[in-house]
Amino acid sequence: MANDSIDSLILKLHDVDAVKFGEYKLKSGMLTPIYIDLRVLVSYPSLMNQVSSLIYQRAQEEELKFDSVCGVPYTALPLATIICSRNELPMLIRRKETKDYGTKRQVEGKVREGETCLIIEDTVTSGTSILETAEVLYKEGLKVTDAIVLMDREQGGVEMLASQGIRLHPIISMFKLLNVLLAAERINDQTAQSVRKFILDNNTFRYSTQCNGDGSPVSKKPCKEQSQELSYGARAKLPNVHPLASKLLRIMEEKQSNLCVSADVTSSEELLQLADSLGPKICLLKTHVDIVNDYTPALSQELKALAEKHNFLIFEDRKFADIGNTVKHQYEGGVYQISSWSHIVNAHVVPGPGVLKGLSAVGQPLGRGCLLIAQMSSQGSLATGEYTQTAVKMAEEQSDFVIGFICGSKISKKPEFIHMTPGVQMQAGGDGLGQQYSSPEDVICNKGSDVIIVGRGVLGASDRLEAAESYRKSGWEAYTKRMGQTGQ
Ligand SMILES: O=c1ccn([C@@H]2O[C@H](COP(=O)(O)O)[C@@H](O)[C@H]2O)c(=O)[nH]1
Repeated sequence: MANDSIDSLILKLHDVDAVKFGEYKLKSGMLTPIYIDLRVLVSYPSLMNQVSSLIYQRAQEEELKFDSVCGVPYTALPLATIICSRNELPMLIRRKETKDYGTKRQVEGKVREGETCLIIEDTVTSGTSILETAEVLYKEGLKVTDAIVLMDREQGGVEMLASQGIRLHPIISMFKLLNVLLAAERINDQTAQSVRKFILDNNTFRYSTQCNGDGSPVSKKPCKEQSQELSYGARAKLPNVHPLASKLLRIMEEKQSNLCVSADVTSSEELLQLADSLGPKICLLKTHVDIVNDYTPALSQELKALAEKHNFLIFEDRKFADIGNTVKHQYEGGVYQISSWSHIVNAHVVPGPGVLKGLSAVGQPLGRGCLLIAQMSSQGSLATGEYTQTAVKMAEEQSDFVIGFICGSKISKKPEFIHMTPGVQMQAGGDGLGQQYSSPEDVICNKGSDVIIVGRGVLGASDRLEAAESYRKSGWEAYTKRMGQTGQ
């Protein structure tokens, strides 16, 4: 699907007032600073045609197999009608209200039990409208495996539906929409930032998995009802937890620290000094070994010794992103021989599962673990929506090597996986080069992540030890608050 056709569609949607900024109420009652009103589409036939074509094109690109199409009432009904009429596909209509006379059917059209129906939707927030439609179709003996949505607000719909066995394929994501409107100067930076913050802070799936677990959005307030959630220590003992994840969770519990310091310094001496002085405060030391000017193998050996001395793990933030055969060499050999000293590495999912096969061939026999980069903290990151969901799926498929994620918030329900979030400082904001910061409280307590990754928040302080202690304390207090306990 060409990017420029999506960009031009976004601008047209803005032109016809289908994208509104202000204060609006969602179906759930949640107040939102952005409202997507695609009901207006019916008044713009060429836009209707363009949207219908994009939806059908998406189904073809994904090579979806289905026997019929059903639009979620009401906005997606005419879209489904155009798609079915143009492509001669059988359509089904889901009634919102059941008739109390005649056939009393909830689904109109020829239903053939066992067939697969593709759901079409205009906008998704939590995914509940699609799920409600799917449930009506299931009752008729139909299968629903996939749904296509024009606009994904990126508030947990993809993840919620995935947890119910439905793959959601969004055409436009909220972050993409904001980037296009910002680039076209339709909105200013402040509006874009405040909407982004709202979206990140109001993920309905995350809160529902943390609190009442019934799929409904719940209050952001950390609550006692979260008691279903396991402590770090309890997660360390789970039968299927990776031994390295178990070790890290135990360290976190013992040291009362969910702080990973990102030691982005350029001299060996400074790196070793940091590791030694901050060691007692951290569960994990993150390195970018390729920025060290005077690297020698002695550095990694000394780092390993400090990791043992202070009981932390080392995470080389190498972000592997090549084919399996190449990453194998990059991980094992070259100047840095990363696999020989770094307990944890990370990888992008963009090359597909081969990247993990290559890395695990080297790392697994050594007891190493890998984090998948499912989301990034940088502004305009493309790692959102379906990309993130694919990362979760890849992790589940290779959980003998993957121990968790680099992400902005909790993205998997599986307690065996550890969620680690970079872009953390005491004050929310940015660095002028695309980095976006959230506070430890927000990341751990509201977004449900497990580990805060802090670089310049500590490195830029006049007293780094004091700063590390203050991040450790904030991260731990946020965790205890999330667990429904009183701060320690
Ligand atoms: O999405 C990502 C992935 C990795 N990083 C890394 O984390 C640190 C953050 O440093 P700060 O000084 O706290 O901004 C840095 O090493 C990045 O390479 C990230 O920021 N975002």
